[in-house]
Amino acid sequence: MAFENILVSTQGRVGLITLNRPKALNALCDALVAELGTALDAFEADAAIGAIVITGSEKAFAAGADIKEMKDRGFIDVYAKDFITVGWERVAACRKPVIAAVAGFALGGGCEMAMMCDFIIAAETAKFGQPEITLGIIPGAGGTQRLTRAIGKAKAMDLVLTGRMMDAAEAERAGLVSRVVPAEKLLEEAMAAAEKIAAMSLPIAMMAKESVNRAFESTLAEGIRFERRLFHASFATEDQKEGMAAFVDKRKPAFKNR
Ligand SMILES: CC(C)=CC(=O)SCCNC(=O)CCNC(=O)[C@H](O)C(C)(C)COP(=O)(O)OP(=O)(O)OC[C@H]1O[C@@H](n2cnc3c(N)ncnc32)[C@H](O)[C@@H]1OP(=O)(O)O
Repeated sequence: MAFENILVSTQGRVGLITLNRPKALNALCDALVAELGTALDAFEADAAIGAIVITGSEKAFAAGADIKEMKDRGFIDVYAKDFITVGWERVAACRKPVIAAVAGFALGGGCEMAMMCDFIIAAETAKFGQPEITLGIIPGAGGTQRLTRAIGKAKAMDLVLTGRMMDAAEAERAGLVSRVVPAEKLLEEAMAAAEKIAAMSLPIAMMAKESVNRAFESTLAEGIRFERRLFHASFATEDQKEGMAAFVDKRKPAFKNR
């Protein structure tokens, strides 16, 4: 499949999507977001893919939604077409595990897109922020919600109200990113993490992802009940038998994704 704004490849059981609008610091124009959705659809449909990595360039994961494209839009344009919901939420709706590998700027929609992934691995060069307030808008792709859940009210308010950027070390301390690695190791680390996940049972990884995500949408009691149902369901899979048999036999499991 040929795309204009992204590069798509596979390495073993990992699907890799590289945002590729270098002149615009990977600003997320409508075409890019649509291509990203198409690529994710293809990876979700491909039984050989067990995990996905989304990355950008050395300079930018993504500098946000495309300001030049949206600057003349009015209320009716964005409301009637449900700007942001349509297309963007595809990343959050992905059922397979998705890792964001972030170097350079991850601002506005770029930060929001990274947060739609399951976790973020950041290069030391990464800079995160929600500068929408400086443009006369508020975050619209989940920034006020996902960022607040990730790093708490105080720091989320600081970033959203001042529009300032936070570097990788601060983002790790705040809990936004799972780990920080040297820039030259970013893709290697993200691909290695994705390969590790892809070697697990896919349905079980999907259940684990669904269950962790439920923590953001339910009370503790509801979340625990949800987890318990999926935990019980995992015993209905062949992979549970294989995983436990492999442990007892002191060998590596050969999961069949069933
Ligand atoms: C999701 C929703 C609803 C909203 C949003 O995401 S709003 C956008 C939030 N993001 C921002 O406000 C960041 C905007 N960009 C910047 O502040 C700067 O570009 C920078 C700090 C990230 C980098 O500054 P630097 O001086 O290194 O580079 P520039 O010369 O400013 O940029 C290079 C090139 O890229 C174009 N660019 C950058 N960001 C965007 C963007 N978000 N949309 C469209 N185009 C963008 C920039 O205009 C320049 O291109 P030209 O030289 O051709 O103008």
